[in-house]
Amino acid sequence: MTISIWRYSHFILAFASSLFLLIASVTGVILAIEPISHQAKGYAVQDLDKISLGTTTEALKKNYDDVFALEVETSGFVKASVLTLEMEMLDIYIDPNTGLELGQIQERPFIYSFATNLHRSLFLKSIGRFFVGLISLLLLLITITGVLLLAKRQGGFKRLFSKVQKDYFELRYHVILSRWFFIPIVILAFTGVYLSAEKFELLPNATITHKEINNTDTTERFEHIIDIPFFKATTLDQIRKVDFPFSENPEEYYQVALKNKEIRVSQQTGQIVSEANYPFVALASRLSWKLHTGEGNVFWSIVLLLASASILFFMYSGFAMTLKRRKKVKAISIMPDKDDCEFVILVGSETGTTFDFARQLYTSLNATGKKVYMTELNKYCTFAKARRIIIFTATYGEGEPPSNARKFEAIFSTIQQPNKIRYSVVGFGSLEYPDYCKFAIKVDAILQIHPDFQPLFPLYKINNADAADFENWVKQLSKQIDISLSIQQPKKIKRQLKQIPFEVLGRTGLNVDDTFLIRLKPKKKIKFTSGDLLVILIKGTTITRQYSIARIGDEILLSIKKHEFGQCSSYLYELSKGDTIEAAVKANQHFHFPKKTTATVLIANGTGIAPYLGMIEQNRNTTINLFWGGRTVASSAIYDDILKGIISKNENNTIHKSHSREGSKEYVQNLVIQQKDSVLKTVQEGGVVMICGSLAMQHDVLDVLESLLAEHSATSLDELQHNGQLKMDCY
Ligand SMILES: Cc1cc2nc3c(=O)[nH]c(=O)nc-3n(C[C@H](O)[C@H](O)[C@H](O)COP(=O)(O)O)c2cc1C
Repeated sequence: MTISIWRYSHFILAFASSLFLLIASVTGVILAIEPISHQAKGYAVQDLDKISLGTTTEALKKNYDDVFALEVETSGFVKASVLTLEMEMLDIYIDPNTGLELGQIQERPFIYSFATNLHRSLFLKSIGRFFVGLISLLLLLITITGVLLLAKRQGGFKRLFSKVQKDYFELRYHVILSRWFFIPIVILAFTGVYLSAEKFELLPNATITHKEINNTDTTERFEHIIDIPFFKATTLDQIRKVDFPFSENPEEYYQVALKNKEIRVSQQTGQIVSEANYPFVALASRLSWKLHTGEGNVFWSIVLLLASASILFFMYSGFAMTLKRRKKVKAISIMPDKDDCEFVILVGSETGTTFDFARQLYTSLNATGKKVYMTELNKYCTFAKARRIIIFTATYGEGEPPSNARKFEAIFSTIQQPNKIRYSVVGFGSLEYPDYCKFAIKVDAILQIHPDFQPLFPLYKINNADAADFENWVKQLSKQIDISLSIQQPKKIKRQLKQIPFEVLGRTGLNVDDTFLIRLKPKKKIKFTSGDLLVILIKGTTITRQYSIARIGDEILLSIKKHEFGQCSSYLYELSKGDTIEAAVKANQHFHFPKKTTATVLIANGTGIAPYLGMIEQNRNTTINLFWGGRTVASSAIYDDILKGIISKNENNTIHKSHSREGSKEYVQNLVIQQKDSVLKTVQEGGVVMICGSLAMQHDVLDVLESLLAEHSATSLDELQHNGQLKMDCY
């Protein structure tokens, strides 16, 4: 919730100020070049702290007919306004030891004066200045909200500079660059606000008042300036500017602006006539100016240049990220408030098919003007105005809910809807499984016994995502709710997988759990890696089964549980060395081993270990902690030799096994609790957790992970999944 508030504020501020910010950043980049090119002229004097004001003044007087002013720039250049012996008025850079000219002061290049005007006031005078001040303030707020988001993402302020999660280019570099540039940008924005406030006289008065100093009358007179004690003792590094007296009138004095105060020195007696300390506001203004412009400091100018350029990148990447996020949650982002909707659609889906159907219903209800809210079953909560709830859910494993529905049963009993609800449950399943639509049946049963829930009509089951079945249900619903609904079928883009022949290289016998391994070699050249799926179609039937692949060398290793009446597993078990089968490889990118990761936690139960056998073999330089749960010690016998071989190739790898029917009778999630330190370390360092096996195991492991993260880490389970640090392949 808070993260979305910060993200929303960050976006709105950035959006509102984008055009002005764009101008300010581009001109900022140009203006940051000016101090760098200025410094490159090479007039900087090195030992200003060793040259006295007297020496320079004396040298100037010797070389020129008259001297009006002397200025020491923050760049270390010494500047003088003089009247030459040829009666020419000149503004020149000088060598302070000799008073000789080093170079003339050039007129400011047009590009810089143009950029300054645009940067300061957009050529709109006071109104423009006001906008620029406002944009600086917005930039400050954008940076602050950005830092808060950054801290949230990285898991706290202390972890701001910890490893950045791998993500797409714009997001990754938005995070990386913001860590480096948020301090310079805060300084730029803050000083921008300060300088604008100064221009609009919003700061306390900074005029200085001189205090007369009562000097004892002295008869001492100085012929040479160099002899005046103040001129002798003051070195150029303390000077900002000296205005020389107009005439030799004893009432005229040297007006000397030092770093922290201003003084007047009598040209006759050399005494300090008066002095004035600069008020804090004036000192702060000077510092703001230096920090904002980089004047006199090449290093800081380069930092400012990069910071201004980074703002341009943040604008691009920020908008690209927003567009991406919007695309992802398109259906959700246009949804009304949950408490405003009469219709609520709750979805339980693992691979997205059920969501596709739910979206069709959402769109058609919406088209009739109804307010509809759609969310996952796990997010079940109170809906203030809901009167109809439609539940679409798939089933997996042995009647298990999909991951995004695993909490529904527990949440449902804790929530009381304000209104009586008419509901309909639609089960999405497959008749190929013995527990056809079992989870939907369970959900329907839970709702049936609730006094506030009345069915619109009995549970409806849809086999193999059959579109005609779905249309039938929509017709029934239309009748019941008395609204004419029309469904637009999305165009099906079904890619036919290419079957190729595979040679059987070997097969083990059954172990104690009726599990066996089979090794296959493709007879044609194909691309595959561990975690991909091998789709097997039994000849003469429409039955297909998918098995997770372990790639070992050029071979495919499958771990298969032989079901008593399982046609596919029986078919594979009957194969012998030298046989050929037809199958297709289905890429399963979301379950590939991460390309770059420091450490990985692999969690599996039963035959779910298969892809990991290949992943460990293929990634010998990554630290891998494998957690595997089986029934008995003998359950892992068929994997032991392979595991021994691959584990011995990387001494950083560890294997933890649990046995649910022997010894301490533990499950794989117990291992995760026992090894919580290494699991949390992996997560905190940006490593990846992978889960493969049964859905029941996945749910138990997710529960454990969720509470471990809540207790010990600032990253939530959702963030882990969003960051790509949690990969699952369970059914
Ligand atoms: C590994 C696996 C296990 C499944 N188990 C069942 C099951 O036990 N009962 C059932 O009715 N359907 C089962 N199905 C079918 C799915 O529920 C069905 O394909 C559903 O449409 C998938 O919806 P989803 O894409 O929204 O997750 C299973 C599918 C797979 C791939």
